[in-house]
Amino acid sequence: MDSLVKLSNITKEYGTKIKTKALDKINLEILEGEFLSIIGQSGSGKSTLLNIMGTLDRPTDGELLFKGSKISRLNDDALANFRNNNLGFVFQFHHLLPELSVLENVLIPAWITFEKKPTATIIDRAKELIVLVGVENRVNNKPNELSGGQRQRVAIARSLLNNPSLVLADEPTGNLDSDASDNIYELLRTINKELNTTFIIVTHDMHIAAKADRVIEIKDGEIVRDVSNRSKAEEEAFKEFSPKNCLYCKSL
Ligand SMILES: Nc1ncnc2c1ncn2[C@@H]1O[C@H](COP(=O)(O)OP(=O)(O)OP(=O)(O)O)[C@@H](O)[C@H]1O
Repeated sequence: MDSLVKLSNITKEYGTKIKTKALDKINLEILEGEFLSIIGQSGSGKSTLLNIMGTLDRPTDGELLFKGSKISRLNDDALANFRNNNLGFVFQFHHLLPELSVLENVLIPAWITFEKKPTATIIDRAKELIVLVGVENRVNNKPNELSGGQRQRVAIARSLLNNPSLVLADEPTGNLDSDASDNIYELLRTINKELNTTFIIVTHDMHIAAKADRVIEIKDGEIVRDVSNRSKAEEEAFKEFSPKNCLYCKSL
């Protein structure tokens, strides 16, 4: 598999007088088609890492590469353009617009990208995605007429509209009960396999995290574990991610 995202010595400090080092020289390579989860206790740097990989925030130091091209020094307009063409985002609180229907919410990235009425082709794509995520019987409903799981499905469909190669998800199941969480996980997995979309998921849910191909654990802004679940041998190592052995879980 080819390299999709590469971080070289990424450091992030917040503040001017009182500085907080949220990330400390992170080196990480993510391959096309990977399904990766990031775990770590509160304040460890997970969201900061996700935001930097999603170009929503800039590193203080280090280099971010996407498909081999340096992107951390692009200006704001070029970065916005890059995001619209390559990335999708899913958040814990789906951020659907309450006055818009399911279909209109899924079409939001088209308005942002083209700044004009979506074409028939794009509307067809939105409808296909709505079928893919399983809310086709709610296409004209408003978000407040949907369950939490259905809203998250709509947010996932929206994240896929521009056919991103990478979707970054911050606690995508954080607001859902365990059945709905499992269903959302299965949906993300299906998209990963069928569309070869790469997923990076920040989660506190060990049950979800442990099902990923690869689990990264962050502590105090550093990667303290990077376990891949691809080979048999690695599967054994992966079993370490039980609540009993997980570094992060021990602190719970
Ligand atoms: N805008 C900010 N200004 C100053 N410090 C910040 C800012 N955002 C995050 N931090 C600090 O950076 C560190 C990492 O925060 P981050 O939000 O990345 O952690 P997290 O692992 O995602 O936490 P949680 O699981 O609670 O969401 C924390 O010490 C946090 O207080």
